[in-house]
Order: sequence, then C-alpha cells, then structure tokens
Amino acid sequence: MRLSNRIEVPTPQPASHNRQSHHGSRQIRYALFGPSPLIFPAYSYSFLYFPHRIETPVAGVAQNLQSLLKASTLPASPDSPPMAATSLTAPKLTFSPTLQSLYRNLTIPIPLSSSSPSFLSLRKTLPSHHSRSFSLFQQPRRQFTARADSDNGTESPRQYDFDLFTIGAGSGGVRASRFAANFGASVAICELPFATISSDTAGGVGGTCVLRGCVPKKLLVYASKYAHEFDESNGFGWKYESEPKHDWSTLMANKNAELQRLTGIYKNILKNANVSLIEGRGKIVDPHTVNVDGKIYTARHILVSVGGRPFIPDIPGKEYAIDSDAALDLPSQPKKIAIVGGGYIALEFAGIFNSLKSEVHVFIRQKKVLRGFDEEVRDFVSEQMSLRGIEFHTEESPQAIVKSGDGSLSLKTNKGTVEGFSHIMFATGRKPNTKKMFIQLLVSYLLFFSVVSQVDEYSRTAVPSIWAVGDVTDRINLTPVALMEGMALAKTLFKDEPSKPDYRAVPAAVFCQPPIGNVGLTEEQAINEYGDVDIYTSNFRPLKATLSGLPDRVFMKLLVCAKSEKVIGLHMCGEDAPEIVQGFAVAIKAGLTKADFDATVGIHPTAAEEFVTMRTPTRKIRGNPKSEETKDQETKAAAGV
Ligand SMILES: NC(=O)C1=CN([C@@H]2O[C@H](COP(=O)(O)OP(=O)(O)OC[C@H]3O[C@@H](n4cnc5c(N)ncnc54)[C@H](OP(=O)(O)O)[C@@H]3O)[C@@H](O)[C@H]2O)C=CC1
Ligand SMILES: N[C@@H](CCC(=O)N[C@@H](CSSC[C@H](NC(=O)CC[C@H](N)C(=O)O)C(=O)NCC(=O)O)C(=O)NCC(=O)O)C(=O)O
Repeated sequence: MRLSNRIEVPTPQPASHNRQSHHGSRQIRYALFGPSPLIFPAYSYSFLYFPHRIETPVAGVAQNLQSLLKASTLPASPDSPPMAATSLTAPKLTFSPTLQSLYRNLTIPIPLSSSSPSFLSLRKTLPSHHSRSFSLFQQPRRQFTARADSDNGTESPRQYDFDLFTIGAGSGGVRASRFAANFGASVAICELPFATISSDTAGGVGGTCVLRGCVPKKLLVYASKYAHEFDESNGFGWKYESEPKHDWSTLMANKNAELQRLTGIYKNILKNANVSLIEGRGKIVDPHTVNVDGKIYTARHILVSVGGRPFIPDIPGKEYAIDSDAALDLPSQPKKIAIVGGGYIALEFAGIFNSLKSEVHVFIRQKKVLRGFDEEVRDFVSEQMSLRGIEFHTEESPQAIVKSGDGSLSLKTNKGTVEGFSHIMFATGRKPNTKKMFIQLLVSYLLFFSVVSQVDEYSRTAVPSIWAVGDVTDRINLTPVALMEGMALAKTLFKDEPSKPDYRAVPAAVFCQPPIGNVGLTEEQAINEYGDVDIYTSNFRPLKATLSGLPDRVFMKLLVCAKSEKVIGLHMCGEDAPEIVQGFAVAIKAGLTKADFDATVGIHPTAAEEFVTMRTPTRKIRGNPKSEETKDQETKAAAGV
C-alpha cells in the first residue's frame, strides 16, 4: 500500500463498530474500573485531557515532572528539526474517577493547563546537543507530515523525526519495524549493545529469542541429545572404543560465534529494510518523544518491545543463583545443579544438563510440573524425565541458598536442605523489562500503573501513541506470537488494515527430553468449555525403543467435542513432538473433525500416524447425561430416521 503525504492513524475499531472515516481526531477514552489500575480502552471520539493539577506520591516522578518544566524554559535549538507550522495544544486525557482520585492523593501540585508547556511543546525547547542527533537520520526517504491530534476537531500537521520509533530489537520489535518500513513508514529502532548475558547496559539486536532464549537453548538441546542417541545406538550394533566425551567449551564457543553471526544478520535485515538502528537504552519522555542515552527523537508512534528478563525471588543467598541467561553461557558445565521451577525453562535446562551427564535436581513448589498443561502430559513427562535420571523434589519451595567454605551451594527449602550443588539455577518466570526504561514524567506514571503489559486487542497501551508487543505484554510469551503481534501492528498503523493478533489455537512446545508439543485445549479446559468430550489417548513403546532397549515411551492425546466432532485439543510427549504437532496445528486451527483425521492415511511406520489411527475413545466425558441421547436424536433426525 502507499502512504499519502499525510498519514492518518488507522484507529482500530471494536468488532461491533463499523470503521468510521473522518478527519477529526479519533481518540480513545480510557476508563479505569474499580480499584485496580487496569486501564480498559473504551473507544470514543472525545478528546483526552490532562487534569489541571497533577500531583504524585512518587517522588522520582514528581522530580522528573519538575525537571521537565524547568527544561522547558531552555532556549530552542537553532538546528532543531522543523516543527509543525501550527502550534499544537496538549492532547487531552479523560481520566476515570479512579485515576482522578489517584491524582488527588498526589502530593506535589504541578500545573498543567493548556497554556503550560506540554508534551508536544517540549520538543521545541530541547537543548541543542539533543537535537543534533536528528541530522543522523535525515536519510533520503519520503517525509511524511503526520497529523497531530488537536482539541477542536480540526487537524494540525506536525512533523516527527520518524513515523515509528521502536524500543527493543527482539522478535516483535524487528518484525513490526521492518514491515512498517516496507509499508512506507520512516522507522527507527533502538537496542543495547550485544552481550550473551543481558544486563542494564547490554542486550543485542535479535533479542531474547535469538540471543538468550529459543535459539541458543535449542542449540544446547541438540548438543545434549546425542548422549541419548549414543545410548540408543548400542542396541543397533554400535560399539565405541571409549565413552564419547563432550567438550563444554567447544559448544559454548561455537554457540557464541553463531549468536554473533545472527545478531549481524538481524542488523542487516534492519538495514536492508531501511530501518535506522540506534544503539543505546531508550526511555520514553512523552507520548511522542524517546530519549536514547541523552539524544532525543520524536515519533508519531512509539512501540515498546523491550521483552522480559528472568525473575529470581528475593531469598537469602539469591546472589549465588544463576538465571537462564547465565545458564546458557556458563564457563564450565555444572557437576550437580539444582533447578528451581517447573515451567518451560526449568524442564528444558533439566533435560540439557541431565543429558550432558550433570546431576540434576528439580525443585517444584507444587505436586506437578508445567502448570496449565494437560494433566496426563504433566504426569507422563515427569515420569519419563525421572527415568532418564532427573530427581524431582515436589512441594518444595526455596527458602535460602548457602555457600560453603569449599564453594559448594546448599538449597534450603520448606522440607530440608540439599547440599553439594555446583550451581543453583532459578527458572521461576520472567518479568517485563521495563524497570530501566522508565520512562519519565507523566507517561511513566501512567504506564507504571496501567503497565505496558495492559494493551488492547491492537496492542495499544493506555497512551494512544504508544504501543507494545511481545514479552513485555501480558499475553502469550512466545516468539511466533510476538512476530504475529508485530506484523499486525505494522498493518494496523501503516497499511490501513487494522489487524488483531489471533490467539486461538496457538501451538506450543517444550524442548525438554522427551519434548512436548500441544495445540488447542487441555482435557480440563475442553470439559469446562464443551461439557461433552471424547478423549482418545495412546501410550506406546516406539519402534526405536524395541532395539535400543531404553524405557522410552510416547504419549498422544486427542480431545474431540462430542457435539461438533471437531478435534479441539491435541497433545504429544515423545521424540519429535514439536515437529509433529506443528503440522497437526493446521488441522486444529482449520477446525477439522475426528472424521477428517480418520480419513487421512497414515505414514508408516511413524509415531505421527497414531494421530490418524486412534479409533476408539479411551473415555467419554458427558457433563450433561442427556447429551448422548440428544445427539442420537439429532443424528437420527439428520438421517431422516
Ligand atoms: N519452548 C518455549 O516455547 C519456551 C517458552 N518460554 C516462555 O517463557 C516463559 C517463562 O518461562 P519460565 O521461566 O519457565 O516460566 P513459567 O511460568 O513457565 O514457569 C515458572 C515456574 O517457576 C515456578 N515459580 C514461580 N515463582 C516461584 C517461586 N517464588 N518459588 C518457586 N517456584 C516458583 C512456577 O511454579 P507455579 O507453577 O507453582 O507457579 C513455575 O513452575 C514461559 O511462560 C514461556 O512463555 C520459555 C522457554 C521456552
Ligand atoms: N525454523 C528453522 C529456521 C530457524 C530460523 O528462523 N533462524 C533465524 C534465526 S533465529 S529465529 C528469530 C525469529 N525468526 C523467526 O522466528 C522466523 C520465523 C519464520 N521463518 C517466520 O518468518 O515467521 C525472529 O526474531 N524474527 C524476526 C523477524 O523475522 O522479523 C534466522 O534468521 N536465520 C537466518 C540464518 O540463519 O542465516 C530451523 O529451526 O532450522
């Protein structure tokens, strides 16, 4: 699509509304419901306004607001980028009673009237050294005069340095930026310099997936899986003169070289897409301004795609613990490791270290691993992992880590103390990486409470010009989902095609050993949602295990809605599960029925063929005792009986 010289923000419309085309500002009125600071966007065409007095209990924020007011008296830079010809009034925010009362409790009165320096007037008043950075990005690309919001329904054109400024060059940020640029927008993206371990000063183009998550993790999974394959090979006649040995430092060096290559590739992807890459930490100054290490950039839209960082609970001795960033880049392989947590990351690393012959203990605070997964899969995977030598400590919560004189670590839990660890890893979830991007001034205040993680269906935050995608938001934290969100946002903003990411039937995998793949509902969810569900399961010894002699098994499960006969959930734990489930996810997404599965010829001999040859339900769940009778009647009626 082409962009005219005047960009209009395609304002997402709720499904029930017809999209309206008009020249006035399309605004979102935010309503705060109840005491919770969740902000729900309610679409309307009224203007947003700032309250006349803003007081804040957050000293830092108040100070920032005061500094802004002070800074606004600085003389305008002679080389400032061209400002809009028409002077602009502040955008107006309509605050709900809850937010208004929040503000009433603030302590320092700060006048913000229409005549006060506003976010939009700030740009004129920046010191010259800030503005100079602009010239770096005066590339020979099309200049767009974006429309600015005004408070009388007429439009005042305003120029920004960029149409889109993205903070964070991970999967979601890169995807949104490069497609926005493809659609004709001028785009900049900022990211911290590369390092294998993230910190307040290091990150790298590529983000979590490429540098500290999916990709290096999968490389370590590949490395470790050989051990199981060596074990399997004996039964097939392979003999080794000596036990194969693994060299951890070779793996780390090769993995890090690949990460260097990939971060370079991602820089090139951005360059080729005409996206300006700015190295440094981005902070939002106001709804249209980003500060990157002291340089100021304005943008019609700001995208927050800063991802997440590992979270370690605050217990004594936590400084001795490592997180997944460190675990991916250890100088030496752990001899004996405790892994706290029973989620994706915990199980994947347990598999890696166990296969590489470290002694692995997993501490989970519940009875089972993988909360939220299908119950049978949860049981099956922990049985299989235990058979491979991992020791699970259930219902044990970490209380402290103690370092002994010999350097070894002990983990104290509610049930006792386990000693002698070379490493203790916490895989206890991840938190949005917003701590240091704060984001000064009122915006930070709003974002702090509404949190970037609370976005609407189009990824819009509480501030209309600020958007967020990927792990920083509280949605499904998976790379392909961030890619989908980034792409949808680029279409919404720059392709005149308002697009909502579709979270139905998102397939997922856990690369533990054996791995898990799933798509659709768990048994529990299926029964809650549909009541009457036919459950097909298969728990079998795969062909490979017959000669390998290893106790490996495979578990597969199909959930079928008894009424519609659609397959509404598909689960597998066993070799190649992620590869197999990716294909079947198409069938689930397309809403195919059990009859469609049955009509598909299997590929023999494969594990995957089981999914099309499960003939008899293992059990039928009937929430409504009459439903079977009703179904029979419907079938008879349809058949004209
Ligand atoms: N293959 C993939 O696609 C991968 C995806 N990811 C993504 O990254 C996200 C983060 O992964 P991960 O860190 O494993 O997070 P998860 O949310 O998957 O798991 C966190 C685990 O830590 C436990 N836990 C949390 N707090 C504490 C505590 N204070 N004490 C003890 N245990 C605690 C949780 O227990 P409880 O259940 O009791 O809350 C849970 O078992 C995942 O949700 C996923 O979206 C990560 C890796 C791979
Ligand atoms: N799936 C294959 C390929 C893996 C792959 O996609 N490798 C990525 C690196 S990490 S993966 C990083 C991730 N890419 C993807 O997830 C690609 C997914 C899919 N191909 C798609 O287009 O949607 C991402 O952050 N994308 C941002 C964006 O695309 O805007 C790559 O770029 N390789 C180039 C090379 O090796 O030379 C495999 O497992 O072997």
